[in-house]
Amino acid sequence: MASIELTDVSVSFPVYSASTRSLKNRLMQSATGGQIRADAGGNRISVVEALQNINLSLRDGERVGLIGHNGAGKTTLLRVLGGIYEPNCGRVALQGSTVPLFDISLGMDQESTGYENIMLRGLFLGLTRRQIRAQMDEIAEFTELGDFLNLPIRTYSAGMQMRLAFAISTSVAPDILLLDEGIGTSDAAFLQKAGERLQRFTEQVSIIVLSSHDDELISSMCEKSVLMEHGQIIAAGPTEDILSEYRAKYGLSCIASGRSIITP
Ligand SMILES: Nc1ncnc2c1ncn2[C@@H]1O[C@H](COP(=O)(O)OP(=O)(O)OP(=O)(O)O)[C@@H](O)[C@H]1O
Repeated sequence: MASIELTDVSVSFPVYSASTRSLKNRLMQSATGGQIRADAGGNRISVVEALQNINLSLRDGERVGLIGHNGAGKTTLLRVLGGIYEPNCGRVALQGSTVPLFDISLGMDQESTGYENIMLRGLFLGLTRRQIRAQMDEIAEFTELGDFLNLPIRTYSAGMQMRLAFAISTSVAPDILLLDEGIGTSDAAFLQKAGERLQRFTEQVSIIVLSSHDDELISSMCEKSVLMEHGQIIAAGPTEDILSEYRAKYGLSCIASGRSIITP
């Protein structure tokens, strides 16, 4: 049984070199990003409130979309769910194994070979050595990297590293899958192949959280969505209702440029 329970979760980032001048001008409010406030001590420190009092409860079988303007907090929320960020306050309770399909190269070592990195990244994702060994040949074949897998990955291009990281991350289906629509650079043939693999992979997952600016993608994958604004969840409900609310508020669809490997 997979589940996600976030209670009053907040994440803020102190920014030490920021000028406080603009903060004094309360008339200037930005349309994007989290809330910026001055440090309580009156120092030359600004604090970006990326998430504020987030409450979210997801159960088996749910696929939820994160919708919101640039800097609304979607990626930060995914990183909290993936254990990459610790919240400053609040409680995160997750049940089940989790795979983040973003920050996809975390846990990989530039000096180690492709094969060694399959083991490293696999362990980072919580797989056992036995699971990784059982998947090794299939992962290697999927990457189409051939003899490069015996070389340190610092010799790979960005796209080659992405192929390797993607193949490892999608080798064993987790209970909870965290997805950001744009996960890297790849050539067209690999995008197609990756899309098909991802399709099969997502069918086996219990809970999916997807952050995207693509209405069509969110509609096709997620029956439920939340609308984020300046670090807060301001609405939650059926995806079509949330998209309508977003369009009514911002006047446009939330489609952004860039090609996604996740095909609706
Ligand atoms: N490492 C960091 N240091 C300082 N501020 C950060 C950091 N990461 C994120 N932020 C801030 O947190 C807020 C939320 O950012 P986040 O990346 O979560 O937004 P997003 O909704 O994913 O945006 P986008 O749609 O543009 O990808 C933004 O105001 C951003 O400036």
